[in-house]
Amino acid sequence: MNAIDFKQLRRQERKQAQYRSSHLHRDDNTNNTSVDDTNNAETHRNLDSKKTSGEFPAMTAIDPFPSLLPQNTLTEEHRIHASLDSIYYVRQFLNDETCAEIWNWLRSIPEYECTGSDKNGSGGKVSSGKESERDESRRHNGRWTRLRHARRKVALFDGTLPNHPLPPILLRLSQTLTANGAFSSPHSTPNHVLINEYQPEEGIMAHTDGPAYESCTATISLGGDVIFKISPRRRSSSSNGDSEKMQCARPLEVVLHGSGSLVVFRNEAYLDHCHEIAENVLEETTGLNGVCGNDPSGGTAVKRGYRVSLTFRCKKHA
Ligand SMILES: O=C(O)CCC(=O)C(=O)O
Ligand SMILES: [Fe+2]
Repeated sequence: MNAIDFKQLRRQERKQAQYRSSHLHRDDNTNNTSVDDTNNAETHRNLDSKKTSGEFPAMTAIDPFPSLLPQNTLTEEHRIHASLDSIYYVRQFLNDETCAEIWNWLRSIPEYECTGSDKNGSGGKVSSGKESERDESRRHNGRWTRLRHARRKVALFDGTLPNHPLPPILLRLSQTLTANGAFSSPHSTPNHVLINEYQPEEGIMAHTDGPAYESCTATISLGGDVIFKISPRRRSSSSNGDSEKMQCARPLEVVLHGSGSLVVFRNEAYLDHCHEIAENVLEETTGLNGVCGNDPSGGTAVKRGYRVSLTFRCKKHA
């Protein structure tokens, strides 16, 4: 079995949440609040999504956005020079105008509203079967969905679903990534976008993006800065079939700045490494537990704030 991929990540995060609630004493209500009840001021201050199921605004031309890369090209200069050679970082990939357009659009994404069938305490999770999973994806597609097990909110846009093309702004961003060389041959233009919304102390546990996608991921970051950690996967010596586990000893760190930055990881970094963003952290320092690839001074404090990331991938067609 491979190191956890996205589906397994959901399972792991659920377990971690159960562990937290059963082992940790909490004094504050915020941390005890069920994710579906989380409706705090921070959330309102940030993306106060419209609870409508309105259509996405139509755009006429689908041209790439201008990028701030010289000649609109990702080059060797953007490679994070460390032990890994398949990670690229651009601190300001999109201009302020494009970032503002994305923020506006994010506010227009409707919330997923539970239907009768998923108000049974299962968190909207359909019981079993491939068909049910597909139905569930369709229901959630293009809607903010609160993850019960991991607290953060996500909106998935799967352009491979029949009759669910990517909204124009995501198509433009996909084309921008391809035009700038983030997705080069043999990878095609991304057809799948996962938007993650993080409150300041939220993160994502170590995972790989899995074999359902071509081995290239590109993430645009908006809002607060975070430290993204990339650690090699390693075979464990266990004989019980759980053949892989993460090696977290010396992760490679990349500061993802929230000013429209771009991180791209491919090939070895995608296939043989896990990535994560720490949870329950308000301020972290680069270079203390690992090697920071884009902060040569090291030891820089990164304060956490509200953040939204847009992760683009090419889903393999079934
Ligand atoms: O928010 C991020 O930068 C990472 C998101 C991620 O790893 C994912 O969606 O698979
Ligand atoms: Fe990921």
